[in-house]
This record gives sequence, C-alpha cells and structure tokens, in this order.
Amino acid sequence: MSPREITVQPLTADAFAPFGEVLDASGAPDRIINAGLCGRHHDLAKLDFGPDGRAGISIFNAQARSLPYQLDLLERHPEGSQAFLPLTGAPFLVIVAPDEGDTPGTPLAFLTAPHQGVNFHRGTWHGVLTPLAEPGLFAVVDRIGTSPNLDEYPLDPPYVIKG
Ligand SMILES: NC(=O)N[C@@H](O)C(=O)O
Ligand code: NI
Repeated sequence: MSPREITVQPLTADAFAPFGEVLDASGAPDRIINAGLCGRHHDLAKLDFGPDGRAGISIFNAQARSLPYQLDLLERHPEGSQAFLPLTGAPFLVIVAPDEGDTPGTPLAFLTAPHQGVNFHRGTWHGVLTPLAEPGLFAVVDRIGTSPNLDEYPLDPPYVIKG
C-alpha cells in the first residue's frame, strides 16, 4: 500500500481558522504603545482552560525533525486550548485534522513563516510540537489541571508529510 502522503502548505489564518488562530505580527498593529515605540497586536487567540483548569506557560525544547516526516500520532486536548509560540525564527510544522465522528479525518500540514505561532482550539486534533530546526525552543500556553486532558489517536498506516 503506498504511504498516505500529505504535502505541506503555507500557514494562513483562513486555512487554519477551523482549527485555531495564527499568531503573528502581520498587518498594522491594533495599538501603538510605549511612547510610540511598540506596536501591540492585541488579543489574538481564543484561550480556553475549562472550569477546572488554569493557564500555564511552559518552555518546550523539542528535537528537530525533517521532511519527509512520518506522522504516526494525532492528539487532542478536550479540556483546553494549546498555543505554540516559537522562541526562534525558524519555521516549524503544524499538523491538524478535522474531527469526523470523534476520530480525526485526513490531516493537513502547514509550514509556518518565521515568527508565526499557532493556538489550537480546545479539542482540535493536532500533531505534537514539530520543529524543523535546532534549537526547537517554544513557549507553550496551555491548560494546567489535575483532570485528564489528552486523547491520542495512533495512525496506522502512518502518513508521510512531504515538502
Ligand atoms: N504533551 C504536551 O505537553 N505536548 C503536546 O500536547 C503537544 O501538542 O506537543
Ligand atoms: Ni498538544
């Protein structure tokens, strides 16, 4: 059976809208602050940590992957959103999939532009943080809580994501 292949596409707000928000400094800032020395791109993401959770900021130091990339797992966080904010200018891989009857449909793979981040809405099927260059340093804003917040879905056969 030929591997299920997916070709990456550029990350755009419209294409990503069903899954979450793209976080970047594109366009004019919403506010000019700090004595005119700073543009604020204000309130860009729909953050959601549920009634029993709270917001947390963590730093991920993830190993870089390369294309073609074998995607063998999707996951989702039913109790909260999750944002990946790169701490370098390197593009990274963002993988999402529509929900089809409580299981993921065909994934989509996006390549970020430098300094673009993403926020996955609560329950969005996604691939784990996938840097394409070292260091894979990211700030991650997601739910901190005591109740479970992870559904995993192994992909067999896996998908192969191509550049
Ligand atoms: N497990 C964890 O903290 N990270 C994952 O949710 C991920 O999407 O990388
Ligand atoms: Ni996640």
